[in-house]
Amino acid sequence: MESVQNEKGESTLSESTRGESTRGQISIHTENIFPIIKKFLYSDHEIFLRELVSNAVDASQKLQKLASYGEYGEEIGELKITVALDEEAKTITISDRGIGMTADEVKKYINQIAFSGATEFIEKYKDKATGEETNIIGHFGLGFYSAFMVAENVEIITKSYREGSQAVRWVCDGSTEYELSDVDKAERGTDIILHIAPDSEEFLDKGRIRGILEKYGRFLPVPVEFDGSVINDATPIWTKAPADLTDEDYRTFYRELYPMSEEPLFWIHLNVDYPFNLTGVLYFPKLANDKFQMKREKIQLYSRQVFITDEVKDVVPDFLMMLHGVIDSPDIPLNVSRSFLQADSNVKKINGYITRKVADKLNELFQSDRAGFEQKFDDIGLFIKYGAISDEKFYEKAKDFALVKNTDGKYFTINEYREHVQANQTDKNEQVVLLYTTDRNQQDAYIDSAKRRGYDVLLMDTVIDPHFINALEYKLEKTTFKRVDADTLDKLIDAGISSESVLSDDDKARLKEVFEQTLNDKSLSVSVESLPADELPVSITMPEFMRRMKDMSALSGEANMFGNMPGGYNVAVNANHPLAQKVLSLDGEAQQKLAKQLYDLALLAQNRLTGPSLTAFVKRTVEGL
Ligand SMILES: Nc1ncnc2c1ncn2[C@@H]1O[C@H](COP(=O)(O)OP(=O)(O)OP(=O)(O)O)[C@@H](O)[C@H]1O
Repeated sequence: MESVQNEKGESTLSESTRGESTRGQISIHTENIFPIIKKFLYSDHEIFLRELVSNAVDASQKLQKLASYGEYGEEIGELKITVALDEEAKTITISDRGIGMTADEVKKYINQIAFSGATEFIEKYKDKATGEETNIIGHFGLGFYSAFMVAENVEIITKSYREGSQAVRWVCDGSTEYELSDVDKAERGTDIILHIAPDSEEFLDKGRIRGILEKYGRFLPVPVEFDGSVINDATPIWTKAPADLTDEDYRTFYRELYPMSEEPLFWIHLNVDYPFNLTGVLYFPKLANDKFQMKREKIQLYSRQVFITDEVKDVVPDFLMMLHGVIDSPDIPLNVSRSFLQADSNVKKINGYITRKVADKLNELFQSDRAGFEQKFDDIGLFIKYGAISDEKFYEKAKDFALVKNTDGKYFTINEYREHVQANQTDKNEQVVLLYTTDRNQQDAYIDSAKRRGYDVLLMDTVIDPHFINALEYKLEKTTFKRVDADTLDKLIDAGISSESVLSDDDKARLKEVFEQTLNDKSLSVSVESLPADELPVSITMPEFMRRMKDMSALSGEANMFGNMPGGYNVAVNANHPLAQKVLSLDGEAQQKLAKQLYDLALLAQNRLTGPSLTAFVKRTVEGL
């Protein structure tokens, strides 16, 4: 037997005929490819079954097509694929009743085409495949030759659908030699017999094979039988027309995909055939608002009903990963590396399409049933806000249905809300100031003050809200957000008018000094302000900017200059409050005691008075009563 190389050193074939059978050699100028396939695909050995069963599906569907074109006159009969395990003989056999192959087709498709695919793969990846990258390579469809990841010997027994075809048997032992001979086979179709290698005997296990078949083949379009039962649903709902489905069908399918999950809120049926092919159903799960956890349930990606992966990271935008369901597209190039996927223009189009569909669906729900939408908003708000923040195109649509809720539990769109407060909450620089609370219990005293002045307060108490606020400030013109305790009432929305002060400038300076001495804390900055007499005598505020910086560094866990900075609090003494004036009329210990008491009251109003300070406060109060 000779091996031949062409000028480029590419693999070519040589063959010689001895009696009935043909022996041949597949030759490449590098080493034997099978040990390399084995090594590189190590982490993903199980995909051999996906590849071989997919081939069987393809062969079956091709026959159906031919029949529908009138090119196959015989009875098709049942097109069931069977997977059989023989633990004794150490074989796994995949049989189909598809188009089969003639001897020439085996030479062409198995020896040449499939082989060159495998060779190309090795050439491309042999130098790159180290460590984690082997996983990526696992996504490269090696097709038929992936059989050699688990088998030391592979037989193909096949008979073409063409009239009068001679069945043939191809055998290859994992070296580069193959043998091709005529055999008897009654039925049309192909049996692939894998003689499992000693190091892959884990696959000679019913549970393991069933597990792999269920993972990749659950929704294959042709029935697949293993161990006496059909493992798949050949017509899952995404392959049907929405008009033929009921709500219950969608819910049932959801339960089938994610048996332990709560009912979904609603769903979108995707169906597009131009400029790319995509079908699927995406479900909106109930998301716990405060838990920004990544859900265990993931979107599953299929290619013509073959499960590919649930790592859809580059195929759908980040924020859409919170959805559940199925996407099926033969146009997503699954058998290539991640970086290619990111750059692929089809993937980008698919991304854009899904984003648009999701936004349109949400808009439709909002327009057709606002009350129902508001009811669901606590569950889908996280998702909508995340989308609006991270995707410009989504924001363009979402701004019409992303809602904000005020402390009275009323929902507004962003524009509605801005209009709602504009008259009352525009400052001297013509900025509309939107007030919010992040914790309605802790900030109740401030919410109360703001509302008494006729201001409205938004509830922004979920994890995504700080980011949502930043995004809105960036996008909306002349609009700022301030937490209710960011400043004293007059300055919170500074209309340029301040209340008259009852105290003289001298008195104010004295008052400031008393508080500074009493508190004796350099990180606090004390100011005396003229606030309405019915406001608290002392209030503690932190400027919006400072607070955001501190929150951010707390969130990131990194101590930056703001995180490290002690205090940052302003202590505002209300010059117009009778008790503040009383401080001035006292001296010595009595004066300090009252100042301290007023400061502690301010802390108490914020729920920040704890430990020994709280105990001392209670004692002092009891004594004074
Ligand atoms: N069960 C089968 N019945 C008929 N023909 C088959 C069968 N299995 C493989 N073939 C033929 O062998 C060819 C090569 O198969 P292989 O799986 O390597 O590549 P592929 O299916 O074309 O692409 P992929 O890399 O996506 O699997 C197929 O295109 C097909 O023509």
